[in-house]
Amino acid sequence: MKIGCPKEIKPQEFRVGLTPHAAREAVQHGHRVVMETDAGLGAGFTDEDYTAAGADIAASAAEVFATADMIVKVKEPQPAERALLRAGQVLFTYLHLAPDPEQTHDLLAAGVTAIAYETVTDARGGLPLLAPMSEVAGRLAPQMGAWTLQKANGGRGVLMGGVPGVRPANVVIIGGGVVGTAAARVAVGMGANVTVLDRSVPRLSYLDDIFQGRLTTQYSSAAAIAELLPEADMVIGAVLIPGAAAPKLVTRAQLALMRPGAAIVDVAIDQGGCFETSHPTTHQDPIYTVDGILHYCVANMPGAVARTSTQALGNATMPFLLALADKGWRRACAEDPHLLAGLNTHAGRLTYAAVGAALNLPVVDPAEALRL
Ligand SMILES: NC(=O)C1=CN([C@@H]2O[C@H](COP(=O)(O)OP(=O)(O)OC[C@H]3O[C@@H](n4cnc5c(N)ncnc54)[C@H](O)[C@@H]3O)[C@@H](O)[C@H]2O)C=CC1
Ligand SMILES: CC(=O)C(=O)O
Ligand SMILES: [Mg+2]
Repeated sequence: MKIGCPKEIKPQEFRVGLTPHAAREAVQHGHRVVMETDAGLGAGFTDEDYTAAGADIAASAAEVFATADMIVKVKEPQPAERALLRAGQVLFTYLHLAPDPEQTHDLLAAGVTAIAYETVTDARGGLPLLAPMSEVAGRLAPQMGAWTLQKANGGRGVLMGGVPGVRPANVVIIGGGVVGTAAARVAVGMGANVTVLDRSVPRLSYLDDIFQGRLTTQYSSAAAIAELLPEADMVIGAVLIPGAAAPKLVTRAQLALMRPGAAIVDVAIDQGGCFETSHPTTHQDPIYTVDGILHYCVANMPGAVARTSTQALGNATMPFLLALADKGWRRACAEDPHLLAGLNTHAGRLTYAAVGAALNLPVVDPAEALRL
């Protein structure tokens, strides 16, 4: 199979879909790998690193898309990339379709077989291709929130850890999954006073256990959130219902409960965000203010630490990538229900129920799509 990897074109996205290690592995499995020139530079990988691994270098994205059987990326295809996709081609990347009707329309119109990293599952109920980037985004969230809280950025001017004699910042984390746990670890490490809310009691027990009294857990309800907002300096949105649009847990009216200059970091923005007032921002212009509350809503936070993120993502995608290349997508998905869970579109049909529900579109069972 010919595997193609273009350079990412989303603003300030410096990750790349294939590491030289992954390229070498694919070549050793008998596949051809074509990298767009300079695709890896943002993550510190040169064209020479890829040619040493046995890959070919293409001069343009158009050449990569035109000749590859499978396109491997990081971010959802941008409009210019969507125009280059075609039926019979496999696209393996993050998609986040539920909040994105235009992209969904374009993937269906192209007829491409699109497998979303964020909905591939594992035997323990986890999301193995989302988890590494959630680890990164979670660790970044308090760091970005702390920066947002600085006076020069419009924030309340509160230091995360306080100082002797002055209270630390109050950080509220909604969602205690991979992002929430990683965010808690860093926020606790910075000395903040941290509360984590989740709907899963077992998850709260786990957090209670591992943090040994260094944070507070609370069952997530509208009332619990409303009670915590007036005291919060920072609220981190980290909920997920896999594949679905994020539930809106804080309304615009509730911003009035918060302290002026407090910071919202909505990590769940890639699924539409869990604050009514969230909309996606970029690393170039990450913050905006609504009713005196600062919002940081960057949908590709891990791109800020592209080298770490590319390596972590590459480790996680490699076995799935090799299965898709070695067996072809149909057999790979037929033999692995966890990979099949990643299938979001095929031959003009939507195959992921939560996306269909969010966008009010008909859905074909993925097992049925294998026969199309
Ligand atoms: N902005 C960015 O750059 C990035 C965003 N993400 C996003 O972060 C979000 C979280 O991802 P993960 O932590 O990996 O998911 P996860 O599945 O590990 O955790 C989500 C948690 O939310 C909880 N939850 C669901 N509904 C809730 C509610 N109403 N109140 C409180 N908790 C609730 C679940 O019980 C679960 O523990 C996803 O939308 C993911 O796509 C992940 C990586 C990068
Ligand atoms: C998960 C995701 O959307 C990202 O890493 O950008
Ligand atoms: Mg994202």
